[in-house]
Amino acid sequence: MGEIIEATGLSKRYGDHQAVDNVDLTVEEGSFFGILGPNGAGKTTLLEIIEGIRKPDAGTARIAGVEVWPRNTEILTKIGVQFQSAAFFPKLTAREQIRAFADLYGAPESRCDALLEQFGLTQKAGTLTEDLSGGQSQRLSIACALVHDPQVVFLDEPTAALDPQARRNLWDALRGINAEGRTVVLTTHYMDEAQSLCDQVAIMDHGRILTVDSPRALIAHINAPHKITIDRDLMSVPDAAAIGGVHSVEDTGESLTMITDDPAPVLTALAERKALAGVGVSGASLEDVFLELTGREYRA
Ligand SMILES: Nc1ncnc2c1ncn2[C@@H]1O[C@H](COP(=O)(O)OP(=O)(O)OP(=O)(O)O)[C@@H](O)[C@H]1O
Repeated sequence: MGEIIEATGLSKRYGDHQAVDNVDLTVEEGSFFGILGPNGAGKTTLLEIIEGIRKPDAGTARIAGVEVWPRNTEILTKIGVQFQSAAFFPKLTAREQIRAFADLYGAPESRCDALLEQFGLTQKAGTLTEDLSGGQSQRLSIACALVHDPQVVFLDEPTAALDPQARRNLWDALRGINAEGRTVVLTTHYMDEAQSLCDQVAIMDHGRILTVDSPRALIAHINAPHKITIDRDLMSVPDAAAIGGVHSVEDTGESLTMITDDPAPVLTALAERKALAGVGVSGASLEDVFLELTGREYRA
């Protein structure tokens, strides 16, 4: 498998604002690729340039070897695009919506029914799209983006504004799309989403890509310590601080958190003192990676 997307030197300015700043990006065919960054980082603009729907000021992007700008209809059959706000035709049911998309692409009706089934919408096929829940609407818009069986699927913040259960359901559906062999490129401002779904994550801030790697490698490369948390009443702060390998102790009033580079001996010491009630151990996360890269806390 080679590179399905190759972008070099992409830039886009709106007035004084450099929305995308000299971005190079490659995406491996079949991967689940995330562009992660806070609101306003430039994710949507970058995605639209790569999709070939927004003209960059500079740089080039290719999908499957084909340059995306000037607009190239050859690419339309290869890509599926789901926009941030689902754009449905008014007054149509879910089934009529997807059939309208299928007609545009010359896809068979059987494909529509299969997609409604795949996205858990068979029961909702006769419902007007304005009466669908947020999660159902998002799933329908992704199903519509897949109607012509594209090789690459672009999703712009697909889980924004969904409740936690609907987000998890959508994650499963997105994993399914990728498992079918499609390349998925997704923008998100949710760290946990990028960490859970993506093979590769590009962290974007102020129009620039700061780093690209697997979530595991990004986390492994920073030296963030582990945090071990126990119930507050099990131990005094000085006793916790005296355990070998503990750098510092945080007292929240309900729990004690010990900061350490090496959790195993600390856990052993806690076990010996029968002080493991409520224990939780957490390592570094993508939030720590963002902090290390930018020097500031992540605020989506
Ligand atoms: N058409 C436009 N004209 C002027 N400024 C724009 C335009 N589109 C986006 N911007 C600005 O460019 C910056 C990047 O916007 P963009 O939507 O690409 O970021 P984003 O990371 O996708 O953020 P969000 O998650 O909020 O969509 C923002 O400051 C935004 O206000």
